[in-house]
Amino acid sequence: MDLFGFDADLNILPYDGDVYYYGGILEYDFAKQIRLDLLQNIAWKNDEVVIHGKHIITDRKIAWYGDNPYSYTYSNTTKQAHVWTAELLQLKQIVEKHSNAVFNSCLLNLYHTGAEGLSWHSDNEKELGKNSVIASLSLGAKRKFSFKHKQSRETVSLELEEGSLLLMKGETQQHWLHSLPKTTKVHEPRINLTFRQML
Ligand SMILES: O=C(O)CCC(=O)C(=O)O
Ligand SMILES: [Fe+2]
Repeated sequence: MDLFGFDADLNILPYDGDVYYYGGILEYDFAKQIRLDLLQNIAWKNDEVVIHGKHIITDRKIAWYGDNPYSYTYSNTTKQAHVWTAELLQLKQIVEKHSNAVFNSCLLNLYHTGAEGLSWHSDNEKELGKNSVIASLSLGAKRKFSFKHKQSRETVSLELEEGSLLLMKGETQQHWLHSLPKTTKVHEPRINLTFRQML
């Protein structure tokens, strides 16, 4: 299924999870200014993962921020969070207002072009509470984002536009994978911020 219009009250997933797309929540000029600011001032680093014993450095860049210097483990590597910048705190406030939830950390991803993406995964690490809310804010290039059910393999896809907010709640991470497919059509960078609730 592909979704074109959006309705923030409508659950995008047909069963076993709750995902809501709010469309753009940031003013055009503000989104542009904050995107340039984040490109400059975030401590971007290529991600390092260990898969089947192999050490891999990704082209995509990431950074972790939070209330405290939390450590977080995935793909067999442990990362340390930086403490919030003023811009991130401002975005956190806006996102919290729209999502009616409180977040204590954020993972930022920087995809330089459509040649970079994120393969199928769910954010079900033990540091995240069971059924905790994840709020995903997108800046820059519009990209396709997909969900795939772990048993039925049914997929649901939508386009995430600049300044848009996507909420993943309930049992979503238990039953669905998500991915950001690579594409040859996009040549501009995209920044994604996933605000999270760490235990
Ligand atoms: O870039 C995105 O939209 C998704 C990021 C994501 O799924 C993650 O960081 O876990
Ligand atoms: Fe994710």
